[in-house]
Amino acid sequence: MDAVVAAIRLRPIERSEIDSESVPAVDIDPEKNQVIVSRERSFTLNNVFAANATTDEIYCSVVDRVVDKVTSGYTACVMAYGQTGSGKTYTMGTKVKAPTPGIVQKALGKIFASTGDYEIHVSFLEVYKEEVLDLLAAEKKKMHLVDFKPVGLTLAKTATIESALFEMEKGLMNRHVGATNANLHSSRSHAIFTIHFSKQTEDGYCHSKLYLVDLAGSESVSEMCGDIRKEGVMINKGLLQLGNVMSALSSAEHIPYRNSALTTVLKETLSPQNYVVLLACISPLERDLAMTVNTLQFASRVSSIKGNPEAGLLIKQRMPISTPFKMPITNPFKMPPHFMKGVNTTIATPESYGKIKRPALRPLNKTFDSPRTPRVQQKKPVNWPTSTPFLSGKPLFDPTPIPKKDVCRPVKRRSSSEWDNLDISSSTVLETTSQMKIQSEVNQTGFIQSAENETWLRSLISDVIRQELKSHTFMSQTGVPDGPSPPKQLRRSVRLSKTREEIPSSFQHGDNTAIVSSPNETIRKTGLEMSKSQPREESPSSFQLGDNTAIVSSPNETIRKTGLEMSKSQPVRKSLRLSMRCSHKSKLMLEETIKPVRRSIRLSETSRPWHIVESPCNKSIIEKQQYMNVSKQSKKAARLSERLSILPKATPESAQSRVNNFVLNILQSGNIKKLQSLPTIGPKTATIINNHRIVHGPIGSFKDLSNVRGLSANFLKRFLWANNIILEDDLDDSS
Ligand SMILES: Nc1ncnc2c1ncn2[C@@H]1O[C@H](COP(=O)(O)OP(=O)(O)OP(=O)(O)O)[C@@H](O)[C@H]1O
Repeated sequence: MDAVVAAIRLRPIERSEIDSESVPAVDIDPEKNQVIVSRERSFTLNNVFAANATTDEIYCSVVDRVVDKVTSGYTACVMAYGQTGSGKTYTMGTKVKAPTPGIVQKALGKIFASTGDYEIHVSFLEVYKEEVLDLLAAEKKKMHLVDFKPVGLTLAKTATIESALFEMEKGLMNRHVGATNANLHSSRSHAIFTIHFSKQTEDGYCHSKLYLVDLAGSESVSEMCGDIRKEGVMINKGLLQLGNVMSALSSAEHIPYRNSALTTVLKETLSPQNYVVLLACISPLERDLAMTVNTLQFASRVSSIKGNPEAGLLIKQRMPISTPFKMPITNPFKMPPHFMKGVNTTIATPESYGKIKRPALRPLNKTFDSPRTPRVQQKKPVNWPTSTPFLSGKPLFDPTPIPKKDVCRPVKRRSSSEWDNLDISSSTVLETTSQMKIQSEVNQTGFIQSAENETWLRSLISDVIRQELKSHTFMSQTGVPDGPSPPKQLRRSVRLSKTREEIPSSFQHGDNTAIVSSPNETIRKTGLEMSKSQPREESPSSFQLGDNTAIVSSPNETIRKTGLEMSKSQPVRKSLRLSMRCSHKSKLMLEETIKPVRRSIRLSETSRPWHIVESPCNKSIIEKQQYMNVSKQSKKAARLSERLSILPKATPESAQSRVNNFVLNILQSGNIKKLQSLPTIGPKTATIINNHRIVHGPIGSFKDLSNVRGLSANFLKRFLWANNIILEDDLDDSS
């Protein structure tokens, strides 16, 4: 006996369908076990049942032997699969007050007729919108899945077929049912009715299960809307994952049970160690052809799965199933014992878990918290050097870690007046290496070192640094000296750009001093002139001290003034610092107001040579952006025209062939909705074309439309005319 069996059941055409325009398109050849679709394509399976076959026949042929196996200790699953309205519920009998007995009724009849010494419990759950709901619980609630099993599932103990059927009917009342286009009483959830067998053996309890599954119908959601559509999407998702699990079972890959609630719940039964019967229900109508072919393909895939249930234990040793059933039934109202007799018991619920006394937890690792074990040896303190060759008496780094709060403390903003009073001359800013550097630079200028000069120099530097700091904290953020405090929530990028502002570049001392200019301008002052066609880094730095001192110029230029000549290549900041040192009066005035410029723009400008006077560098930001946009657009336009020039010039022939290809493409690969976008194609024609493509393959040319069954004789002519199609032959003739 095969462990995995797939059977096809064709639904008969209903009376209401005979009158409608629907055409039957599926035939069964019982002798060859073949399903013939649209008289063209055939599927051969082991078990094929025609429209006149009864449920009893199907039960006896494929289900009965599986029920026998379950009563002997195996787990099995019988599930009905197919599109909506194809007869799944009818076949399974999972309908309230089913007119004819289905597989469930027949299986229960067989089980209770046999004289097995096992206890029987039934459970009933549904998977609705990817949620697992207990249909037998007094209150319908979502169940959690732990280890692929729903926690707190109600198990109803049943001793007779009547009580079992009563439980099923009770659950069916709670099942989600709705009306769809195809079925007025469509099942909107996957229903899983499970019969649990438990038997006491010498070694303990063992149990097996029979899963009877009425799947929700696969459906096309494109024509649905609202809640029905959402349900349809979830139903299709579950079915898709079921298909993936079945494919994985046949190809021995990793089985993706966890991808949907349906496959998670069925994990226990959908394995090669168990018996599986798939009852694939199909509709006879032509309009359902696409779904019918899908179902037949799925059934063929399932029938190819090779199971091996003999390898499993005949009677599986599990945790005794009776344990939860023997739990004391609470009787809070002190009911007489005979009232409590028929009360169903359930498996321990999460609430009852909480009452179980757990053993006190002990630490697993003794060495961790035990007072007897020594603590982890502390690291030896680092012996920091007390002196260095450079700074005697002071360690190079302070070994004591800096407290965090000091690091995080926000820097206090100083007011303008505070900056004026700040004594930077005694600050440590000028200490150490930078001081040495400055000293060497000063030496190069021929500056005479004396105590007086040094005091003067310090005061001068402190003034300049103060100005610089002040300008950086106030001017760079507000753009106005001593203006209101800067807005707090500046964008970081803007703030960054401003802190790296162009250094105030022109200083005036009295009438005859011009110091360091910005890269964008030409300075003319007291006979000192600099032309600036150089990159920003090579900022010229010119200084005039009194009548006879001009110091530091950029490498590319030479400044001659009163016989003093120097050539240096320095960055802007450095040149500024030098200028500060060389001016001999204390107060420096800022001539140039710093404009806040976006960093990105400034960066882009750095690569431009300064001599481009008309470049956007000298314009306002808006002008710059306009300039850049225009240049971008013109570049884009140039590129586009270049590309277009390569293209061949449009001719009526090429335009016509483009239209032809466009329409043909939709005919070949467009879905039903897309097909309907073409003139003369309505829902019915679209379905006919779609079904034709499923059965006969893609449409090669427009002329193939005349071979599509179900389309009128002059359809091709109308279609071509309405879609402005001129066939190539006709084009040739006309030319
Ligand atoms: N073999 C059959 N013989 C007679 N009537 C049938 C048969 N199969 C289905 N029907 C009828 O077809 C209709 C739809 O069947 P059913 O409700 O079982 O479809 P379904 O596949 O379960 O649909 P859904 O997935 O929407 O629940 C019902 O009215 C049912 O009585």
